[in-house]
Amino acid sequence: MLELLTFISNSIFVALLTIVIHKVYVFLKWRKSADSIPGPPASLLTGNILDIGRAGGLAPYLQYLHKTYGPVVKYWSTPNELHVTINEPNILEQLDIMTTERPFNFIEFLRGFFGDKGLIYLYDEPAKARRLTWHKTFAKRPYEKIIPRFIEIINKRGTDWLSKRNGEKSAKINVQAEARSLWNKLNEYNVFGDASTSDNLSVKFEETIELLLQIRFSFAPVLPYTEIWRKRKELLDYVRHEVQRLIKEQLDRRGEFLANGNDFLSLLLNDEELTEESFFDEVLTLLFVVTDNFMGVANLLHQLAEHKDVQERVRKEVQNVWGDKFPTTVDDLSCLTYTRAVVKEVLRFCGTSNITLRKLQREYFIQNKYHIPKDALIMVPLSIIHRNPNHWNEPDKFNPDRFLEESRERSRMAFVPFGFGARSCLGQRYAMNTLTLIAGLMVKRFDIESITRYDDVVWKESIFSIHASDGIWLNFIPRMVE
Ligand code: HEM
Repeated sequence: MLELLTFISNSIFVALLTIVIHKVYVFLKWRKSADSIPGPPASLLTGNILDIGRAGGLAPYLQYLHKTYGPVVKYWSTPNELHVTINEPNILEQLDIMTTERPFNFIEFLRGFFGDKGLIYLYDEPAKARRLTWHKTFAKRPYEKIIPRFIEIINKRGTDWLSKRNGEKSAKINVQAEARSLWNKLNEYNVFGDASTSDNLSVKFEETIELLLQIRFSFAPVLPYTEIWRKRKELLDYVRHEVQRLIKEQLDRRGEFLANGNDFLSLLLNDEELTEESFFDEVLTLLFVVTDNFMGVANLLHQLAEHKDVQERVRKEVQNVWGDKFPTTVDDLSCLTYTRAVVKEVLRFCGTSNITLRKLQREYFIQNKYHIPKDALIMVPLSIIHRNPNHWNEPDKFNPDRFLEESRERSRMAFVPFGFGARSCLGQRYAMNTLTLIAGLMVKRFDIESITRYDDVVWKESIFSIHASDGIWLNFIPRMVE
């Protein structure tokens, strides 16, 4: 018994020592080659991870770094992981950023929850091939096929809001909460169609990611049978079980539904290149990539409410193009030039996704000043780039007209709400169309007034974006008697 205990404690000691030696080795090696890049002091044990916590999260920390150290700044996310954050589009372009990959460990904390057969965990050639499958799938189901059902879902939501008026003229709504459930409902229809539904899946899905993130940043191991262990198990079991159930239902209906099924899952199931295991991971991937970007809807309605002149211009455009009808084609959405400029300005101004990460394939010497070593992780702070004064006039002003006027001069890395290059967002068109549709339908039906002032919002960091701590409250006043 004693021998066994000694063996175990020796093994633990050797394992810990190896980890420490490795960390120190990599830290020293990288510290030398990253000497030319400015950045804050870092602890040998924890890098700058505690500083990130103290700053209130990664987004405010990155903001502080750029303000203090300039456009290219290094920090250590763990002692052996050199991150270089760059908020200057022209420098990013010099790193051939369009062809770079996301690092392997970007969302490593979700492995197991997702499995590793989905697009998010594929790299290089396999990722290219899978992205092609997704493109083919989207192409087979043109957006117009889902427009009628989306209009129904969005309009029903408006009717639900009005039913909460209690005899008042207007409905007072927390659009942050409502946007989340509306966006989830639309995405569930997009993935599963009408054939199957799940009341709680999106909510539980988000809760799961939040918990896994919390575990990741707490550094403490999750001990068996503790509260957090139980919670994690319960959430993971629920999500996996629900997704499996929905896929099985679809598989059972094969033939009956697939011929005219417009949902993403039916189309994927028709794709002979994918195995059954991959369906599961692709469906989880689809649910994952839309998590948290519901803030696009909340921010859009908020900015329309804050800028009544903008709201009026959108309403006029919608009236001119749609008249008294509802849109039926993608053209009905894409010719709303001003409304689309408003959507873009919301994505720039409010930063729905804060960051993305890339890994360099080789070392770079930039402006004879910065030596960025091979394998450095490049942090691309999307929402900070969107307010870079070298690329945007009056960046802190909400001004949709900039997207009608300036576009030709802008660097292609200056506006990247959907990421860029080899790993850019595959739902970009879907998201732009859906946000345009929501804006059009809402201003057609309501006068929207702001209760929560944008300048007074206290933001808190969420999964990949920021949320308003106390929600975003708006008044919806019907334009006709309802
Ligand atoms: C306002 C809404 C959305 C925003 C702001 C957004 C933004 C992003 C961003 C920033 C990335 C990372 C890109 C990079 O690393 O360069 C991404 C990835 C991705 N997005 Fe979106 N997204 C949105 C909606 C959607 C929707 C609705 C879908 C699917 C229908 C989708 C599908 C994807 C996929 C599949 C990826 C991963 C691509 C890959 O790994 O190759 N997104 N998105």
